[in-house]
Amino acid sequence: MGVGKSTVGRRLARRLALPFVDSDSEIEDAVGLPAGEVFERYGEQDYRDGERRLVARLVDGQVRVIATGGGVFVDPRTRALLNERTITVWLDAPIDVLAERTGRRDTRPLLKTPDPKETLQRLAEIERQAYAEAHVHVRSGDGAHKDVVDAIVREIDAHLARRSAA
Ligand SMILES: Nc1ncnc2c1ncn2[C@@H]1O[C@H](COP(=O)(O)OP(=O)(O)O)[C@@H](O)[C@H]1O
Ligand SMILES: O=C(O)C1=C[C@@H](OP(=O)(O)O)[C@@H](O)[C@H](O)C1
Ligand SMILES: [Mg+2]
Repeated sequence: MGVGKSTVGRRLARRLALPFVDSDSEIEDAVGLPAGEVFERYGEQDYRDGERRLVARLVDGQVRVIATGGGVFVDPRTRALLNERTITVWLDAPIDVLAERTGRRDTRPLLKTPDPKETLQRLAEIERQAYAEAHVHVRSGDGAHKDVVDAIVREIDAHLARRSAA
């Protein structure tokens, strides 16, 4: 959360002249409520089930950039599907950066805790192993959105070169 999937993803799509989809926005449009409210009202398990069905629809062969919500790739079945059908990018940033960025808005239900930074740290430790299964790993920090887009494009190119050499 706060690493830049939604905002960097949108810019990446623009750079690659591809359509862009954000999983949280899709859920908002489908349910007619802000994603955070859907999460709180229906609970995490139902939210994950919805995300899994959504991702299954999105990997239909049309080339696009998909920004997932932070928990999507942690679900084993969704992760397997994404790794089979897409190029997956793990965007990673130091906890301090995530805490500062997510602290600007209170839209993320999982961070409505007494110590959101500690929560981010704990989630990162639990989820890291799943994220590490992504095809490429891009570290983002204090740099601008554009720098992150550049790094993603470079890493995807390198991934495709490795894949075609294999
Ligand atoms: N590289 C970056 N540089 C500066 N601000 C960023 C960067 N990436 C994201 N942000 C800001 O951090 C906040 C959270 O970004 P967002 O794209 O919503 O993250 P995510 O979808 O991963 O939760 C937004 O205000 C966004 O503009
Ligand atoms: O990590 C998570 O489980 C979540 C991340 C959020 O998306 P962002 O990562 O885009 O903030 C959103 O899907 C929901 O609040 C749950
Ligand atoms: Mg997002």
